[in-house]
Amino acid sequence: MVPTVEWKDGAVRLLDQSRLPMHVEFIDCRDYRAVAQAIRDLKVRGAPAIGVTAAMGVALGAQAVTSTQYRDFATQVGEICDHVATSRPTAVNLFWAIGRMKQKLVALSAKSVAEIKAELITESQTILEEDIALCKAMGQHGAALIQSGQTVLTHCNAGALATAGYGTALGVIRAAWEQGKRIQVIADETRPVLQGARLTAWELMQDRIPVTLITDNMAGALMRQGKIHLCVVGADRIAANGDVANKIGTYSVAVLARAHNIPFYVAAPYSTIDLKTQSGADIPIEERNPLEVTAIHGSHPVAPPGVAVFNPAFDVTPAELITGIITERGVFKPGELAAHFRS
Ligand SMILES: CSC[C@@H](O)[C@@H](O)C(=O)COP(=O)(O)O
Repeated sequence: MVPTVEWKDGAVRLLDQSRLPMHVEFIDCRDYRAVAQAIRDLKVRGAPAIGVTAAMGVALGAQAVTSTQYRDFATQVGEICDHVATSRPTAVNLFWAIGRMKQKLVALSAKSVAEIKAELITESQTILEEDIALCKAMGQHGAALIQSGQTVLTHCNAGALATAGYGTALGVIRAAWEQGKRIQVIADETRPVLQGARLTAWELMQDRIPVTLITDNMAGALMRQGKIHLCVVGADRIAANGDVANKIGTYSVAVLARAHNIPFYVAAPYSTIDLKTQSGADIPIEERNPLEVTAIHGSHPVAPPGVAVFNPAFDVTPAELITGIITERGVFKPGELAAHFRS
């Protein structure tokens, strides 16, 4: 797979996911505002990838600060952090990564500004490398839940494209495949922005993992016919009680899975677990441009001009519908998470 995000020649290089699968193109962000805009415009998306990109955006912004006095420098980097934090509201990895960069800034206060600038780049790279390692660990724990011959349904894209590499939900699928299990994947197309059709289908085909694309409203019929054995999805934020915010439509999949007695798993790293948020009701849900619903790719209208639109980008799946949460530390019941991740 091509890298989703990388530090390249003093710029943050992003695979432009808004152009996939028709065009494999990269954009080089040379200032932090461009990084924040790329996150806002879904050029990079998926909770862990947003976090890694945000950390790199902060490091990039810090390089352009001219002050050599720590106090001035830190104030300006703080403003950069605040700006990047406005890019999207739901994925907690964004705030987690920015918080980690801020902590680094404080920890380095005795060093010269030139040294701090270099170390902020290193910290963002560490976050990236850790993210890949977390995904691979999750993959090992999750793969044990999948048996050869099974068909797994996934929603949205929680793959290498949504992380620094390997993926969360698709990391589980990828690990099972790498272990030689003969599995099939059903990818929900995931309206309105079609991350399943455009990204998951493309990503799995790149790795030659068998994938079949369906529209979102077909999942129930397939479950009733016994054609789906397990569901695994990613997460944008997991509250302390185990409620999970993920791409709109995830809740519907969980309800259908429960109705058909099919296990429903969520795969996510510790950076997605937000113990400060008590329940799903407290998770901010992003509302996006109505054009995402009224037109395909913003340019092919599918609804009458002026129609009222509601476009929440995420929904909350209550803990009681979730069979287990696959993390880098193992698989837990939603209610067990807080005890295992309170640091
Ligand atoms: C490993 S990514 C998990 C989630 O971030 C993913 O399922 C999702 O909801 C992405 O939404 P997006 O709006 O594309 O950023």
